[in-house]
Amino acid sequence: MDFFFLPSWLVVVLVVAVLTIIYLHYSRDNRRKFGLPGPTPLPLLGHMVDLMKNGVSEFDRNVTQSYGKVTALSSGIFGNILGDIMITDPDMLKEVMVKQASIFTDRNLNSDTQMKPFDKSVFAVKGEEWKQMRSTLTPTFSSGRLRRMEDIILRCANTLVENLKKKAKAGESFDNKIWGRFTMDVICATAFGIEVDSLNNPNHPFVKNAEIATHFSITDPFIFLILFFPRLMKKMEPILRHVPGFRGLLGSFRYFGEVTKDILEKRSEAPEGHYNDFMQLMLTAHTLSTSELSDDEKEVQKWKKKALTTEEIAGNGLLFFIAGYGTANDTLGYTSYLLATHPEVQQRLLEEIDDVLQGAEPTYDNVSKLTYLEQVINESMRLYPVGLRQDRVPTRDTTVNGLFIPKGTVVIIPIYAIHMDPEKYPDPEKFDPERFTPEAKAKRNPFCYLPFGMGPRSCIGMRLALLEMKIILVKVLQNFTLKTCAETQIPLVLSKSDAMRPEKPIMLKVEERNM
Ligand code: HEM
Repeated sequence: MDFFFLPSWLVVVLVVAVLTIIYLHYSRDNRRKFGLPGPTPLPLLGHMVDLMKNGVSEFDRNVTQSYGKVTALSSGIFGNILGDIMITDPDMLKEVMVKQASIFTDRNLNSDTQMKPFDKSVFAVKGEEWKQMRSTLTPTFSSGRLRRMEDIILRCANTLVENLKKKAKAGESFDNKIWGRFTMDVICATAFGIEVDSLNNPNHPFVKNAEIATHFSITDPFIFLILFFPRLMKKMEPILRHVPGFRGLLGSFRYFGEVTKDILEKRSEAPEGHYNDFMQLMLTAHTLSTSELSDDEKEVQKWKKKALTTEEIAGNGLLFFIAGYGTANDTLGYTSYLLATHPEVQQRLLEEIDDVLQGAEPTYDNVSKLTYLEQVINESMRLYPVGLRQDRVPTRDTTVNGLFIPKGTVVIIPIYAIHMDPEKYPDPEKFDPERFTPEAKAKRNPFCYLPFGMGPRSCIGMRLALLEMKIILVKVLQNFTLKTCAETQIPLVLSKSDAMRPEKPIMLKVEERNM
């Protein structure tokens, strides 16, 4: 046979290569390791090809629907980037996210590989360090402190309304980025105390850098390298800074780090009580207390606190920006699309707003009385949960409802797949705010709805996000009717490469209401 004419060293190399591939394939097949069902992984690549082909949200949904509520995943030679186990069973999620939260403290992120100053933010840090930071930061987002921010949010909302009036008069359509101008103004003002007016100053360095820091796609080769080879990329950071493509992202992170430090230096000279933003609150966060806490927050408050360093404040400033700007922008984009394409829902919402507010400006207190608005936002976040997939990693071996989970296992919580479960949400693609009436909610396990996550590691900015989204939606509906236009893509198609983003910009129009 020809085979035997190969030089013997090459035969040895080939045999070793084949055996290594077989070994890697079997040793990284988590179905065997955990004794769980799951899709068959490809040698070396695990499920990565499937993920790239279908996008994260559809991949998770297909796996859950085909293999059940607890499945094994494999990322082949890419370690556990895709996760090891995926759980949609609500009772097991309660264990992981709440009951055993002090074991499942970590995310599948290595803070040593994160870019500065993000590596020192509450999203990136782990274990005890995260517990202390989360406990310190929690009171800064209390309802009392947010109430004091309602005027700032209303000012930003009024700027957007003035701009929409011009669009309405000119009969011009606009895309979903317009909501980002509002959420950017809100986060700049509430986090950094800076009034940016991004609609009228689109070239403001904050606006430019924010767009670079938050709008990237996993198929972008630079992002791909950062995601798959974080350690190498971190080591090469000083060189990458000068490479086109990387320069933008790294530069924008550096920009926010520097701006934050600059702000903090100036703050040391300001009189006490002069500022009412997160930057200022973080300076004294370790001394803040609050009485308005949810059960999860009370739990978190039992953990030790610590004064935050300048690096940590800079990291969290950047994080609040990244976590707060794009998420609320995208959610408002989807909600406005759903209202424009469901005029009967928009009409009912308008009637509620007119009835309850009687033309008054939206405030922290009066928007909380708009129950149908809450239902609409909840249903919009069920269909389009922008934080579509989260994870938890246990810091020691543990058992969850009989399943042994060793330390370091990456447990995936596929939020989108959970929200699309036809058992919990019949006809899941349909937009139906009636799914969130108090009666309907009472019949469902709370772990079947997770747009902000759950437990001590859930979204710290949830109250701020809901407040700003409610205020702007009320202001917009008090002034306009949201309409589709010739360029609106109906039905909306989600992108496969950009996680939980529309394939095409969401184009809409507004018509001024006859008051
Ligand atoms: C519609 C808007 C938003 C959505 C849908 C959203 C969603 C999420 C989700 C799903 C998580 C992960 C939770 C988990 O792992 O259980 C998260 C974490 C986080 N979010 Fe949000 N978020 C939003 C707005 C905001 C805003 C406005 C801020 C801050 C200004 C913020 C700050 C954070 C932070 C700091 C974390 C990390 C918490 C930790 O690891 O301890 N988010 N968010």
